[in-house]
Amino acid sequence: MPHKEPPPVLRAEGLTKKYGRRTALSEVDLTVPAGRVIGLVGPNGAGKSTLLHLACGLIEPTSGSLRVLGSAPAAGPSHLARVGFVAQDTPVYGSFTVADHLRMGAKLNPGWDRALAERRVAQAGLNPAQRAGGLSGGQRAQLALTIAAAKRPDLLIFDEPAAALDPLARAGFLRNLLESAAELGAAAVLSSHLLGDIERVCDHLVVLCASRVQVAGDVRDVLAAHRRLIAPRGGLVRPPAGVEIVQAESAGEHDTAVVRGDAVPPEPYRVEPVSLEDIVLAYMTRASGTTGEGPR
Ligand SMILES: Nc1ncnc2c1ncn2[C@@H]1O[C@H](COP(=O)(O)OP(=O)(O)OP(=O)(O)O)[C@@H](O)[C@H]1O
Repeated sequence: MPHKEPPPVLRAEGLTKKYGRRTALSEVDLTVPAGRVIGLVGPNGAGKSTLLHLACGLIEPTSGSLRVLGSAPAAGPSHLARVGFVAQDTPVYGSFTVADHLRMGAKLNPGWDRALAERRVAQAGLNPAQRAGGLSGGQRAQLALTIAAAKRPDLLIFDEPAAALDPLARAGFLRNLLESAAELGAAAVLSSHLLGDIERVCDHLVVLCASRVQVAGDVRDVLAAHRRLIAPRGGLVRPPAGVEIVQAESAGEHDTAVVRGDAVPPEPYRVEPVSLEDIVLAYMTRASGTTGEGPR
């Protein structure tokens, strides 16, 4: 029998969400393949939480469509069980103990993996008798991740879960996140402002700015498709054939630009590799409309 490809984790077509007159997502087309750890990056107000809330079925699109694991978001109890969500402020019940949270998780989720939950709690160094209200931010995030993972979902969704954590707590959380996704064989979507975190744990990138997807793809493909082009001043006013300028600026004798495309222009152009951070910043700068003076 031919091997059947799993459906994309997320597939958006013309996805638009408006809050009153404010557009949070505008005509987003996006396909995220299965089996990835996906980094969703973008500045404040870019629409990241909106996209993740749509994926969890917490809100409805204004127009367009979104499929999650091949179905409408939150299509029914069995689909809800396939998605684990950790919201932005990693909410927990302050007066409940860690053990109470696990008991509640077991009652509410038919596929609850008690052994996994207890092992993760022990690995994170959480005391089962501790009330959640007394946990540190890092411990709370670990508890929220444990509860999401013990459902044994096919997709874990995290909305900036580590933003408020110190670097050590963040590293511990991200390690736990990766281990959980690998153990479950689940995809994970992680929104973050912290490019270093995204670079460390994600193999697929979605850059969302100004309500639109600017670039998306496997990290190694995104890196391979971009480079820095350096030209004598004025040399980028008209870019060479086969090169799309993402964002350009002039400094001293030279124009430099982050560009997309395979073409390698001849002398006097020079080409250098770019980091993921360079690429993301170039798209963010372009989308913000503050591209500086640009080459002249
Ligand atoms: N419930 C709401 N009512 C009105 N406007 C909203 C609502 N939620 C989000 N918005 C607006 O939609 C836009 C996108 O917001 P969203 O929270 O999705 O962005 P974000 O990328 O997650 O931002 P951040 O990184 O600051 O969390 C913003 O302009 C925001 O003000």
